[in-house]
Amino acid sequence: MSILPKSGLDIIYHLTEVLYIQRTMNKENKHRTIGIIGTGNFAQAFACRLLQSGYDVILGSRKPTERMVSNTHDCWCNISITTVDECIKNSNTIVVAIHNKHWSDTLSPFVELLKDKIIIDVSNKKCLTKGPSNAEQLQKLLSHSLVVKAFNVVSAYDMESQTSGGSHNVYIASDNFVARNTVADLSRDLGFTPKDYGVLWNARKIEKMPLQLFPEWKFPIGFTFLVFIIWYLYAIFIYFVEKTSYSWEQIFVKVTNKPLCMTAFTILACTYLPSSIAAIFQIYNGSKHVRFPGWLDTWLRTRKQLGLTAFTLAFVHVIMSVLIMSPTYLKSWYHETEIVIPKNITSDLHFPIRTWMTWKGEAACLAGIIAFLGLCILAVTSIKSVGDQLNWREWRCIQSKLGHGVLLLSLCHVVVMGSPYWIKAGPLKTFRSITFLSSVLPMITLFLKLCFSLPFISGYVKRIRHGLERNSKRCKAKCSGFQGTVLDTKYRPIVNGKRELNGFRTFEASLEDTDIDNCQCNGATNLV
Ligand SMILES: NC(=O)C1=CN([C@@H]2O[C@H](COP(=O)(O)OP(=O)(O)OC[C@H]3O[C@@H](n4cnc5c(N)ncnc54)[C@H](OP(=O)(O)O)[C@@H]3O)[C@@H](O)[C@H]2O)C=CC1
Ligand SMILES: [Fe+3]
Repeated sequence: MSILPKSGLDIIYHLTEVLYIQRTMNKENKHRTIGIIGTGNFAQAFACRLLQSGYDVILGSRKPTERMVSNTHDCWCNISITTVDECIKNSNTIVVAIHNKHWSDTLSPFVELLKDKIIIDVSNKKCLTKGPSNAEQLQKLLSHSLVVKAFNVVSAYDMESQTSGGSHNVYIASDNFVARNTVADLSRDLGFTPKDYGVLWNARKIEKMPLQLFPEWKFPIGFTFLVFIIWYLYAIFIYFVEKTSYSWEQIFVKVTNKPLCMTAFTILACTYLPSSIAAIFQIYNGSKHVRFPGWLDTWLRTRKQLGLTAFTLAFVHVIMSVLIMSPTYLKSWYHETEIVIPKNITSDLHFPIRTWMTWKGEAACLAGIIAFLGLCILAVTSIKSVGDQLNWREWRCIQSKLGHGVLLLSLCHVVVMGSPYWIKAGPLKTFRSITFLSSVLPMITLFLKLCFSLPFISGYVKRIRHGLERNSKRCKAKCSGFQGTVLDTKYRPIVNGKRELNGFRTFEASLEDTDIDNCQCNGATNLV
């Protein structure tokens, strides 16, 4: 059977097909050729990575003949360094690896040449500033190009090294969907994980990333430190100033262990308290469409970090408690027996010896061990890869139900330790004891949780969270105009059902975040 075309029409058809394939291949090849403007640290590292991943690279320089690159690195032998003009002409995807202050001088002459090409902006700001991002400014300069913000969070070192320890996420933003996807494919080819951040406006957030130092941890760590200092000073006052219960030699472990335990306990309560406060707000406003105050919003967002901080402190407390687990340190946890030596000439000799643990010691240990075990499960499930294995029902069961169970067991642990003293000392001294004071907040948290679990209250809260709006003046006044910010999958705000492209309000917690039913979906927090 002949494979040759039979008629003239067939020949034309065949030729068209070949031409089409050739054009597509050329186009694809052009896409596989990446142009990089600049020959600095980042440009070199990026070029190496691209070459290793099978891309062709053209570097565009102001002085191509002066840039000595061929001897400096193995992968440089296949690289061509040309003028900026040639670089732009020969590639459809161009990385702008020059500092933004030079953009105008370097790129302005090529605005027409850069038309319809994908321009990757990798630049970073020197410090946090308000106003438009570098990427938005570049888009303004090259209004007919498809500017994509990407790779700015990857350092030149990470780009060069395949084994560096930093994050391999690449955050991508662009107003053009196709350009965004092309850069996402490129980053995947280079061994990075693309994270789609939607429209170019979000480059403001992406550019902030390398400038911030643990932004989510500032509040929880600062707050925990403050609580710890308060408990520590109080413990010193109680045990050293008011009465001398311990010697100063015991300040390092025996005394420090107490404020550590109390801080972990307080912070754990603070992890679960805000969801009840949010529910109170929603009942008060009679709607879920009224924004929470800023402090509650921040508090809700940092529940995961607070929970993990509580876990860390509890872990240190467990280690210290094991170290001092002896009758000498914990007298009231052990039974006392006496050895009596028969009468001698003057009087009996009594030797008290502590042997078995008392009910108090055993009960406190049991409650503490189970609470810590629960806390370990909570901490493990708050790791994203583990959380991803759970459906929302399982996740909610662990983070909410087990979480409150852990708080209850921790309360038992402290109450068991403190109650014999409370009974003996009377109300006045009880109210001042460190065990009682530290139990107040957890008791309030658990009480509120209990109230919100009552069918008629929880049913009402659920109805509000499912859209019920009480027809009260308060709700009308606060809900009118703005109906809350809901974020779509690309983190773009939808206000009153419409996308708000400009003037994006801060990425505040959507009201659903406080709904434990929806917590996982919104990814706002883990330890609910
Ligand atoms: N270094 C890093 O780790 C990272 C850098 N970035 C970003 O990448 C971009 C480049 O950074 P980096 O490579 O470190 O910078 P370098 O200073 O090492 O390189 C900048 C390059 O820009 C070119 N250039 C073009 N016009 C000018 C001009 N008028 N004056 C000076 N140089 C000019 C030069 O190449 P030539 O002389 O050949 O024209 C020069 O090599 C920046 O926007 C930076 O924020 C982002 C993430 C990490
Ligand atoms: Fe303890």
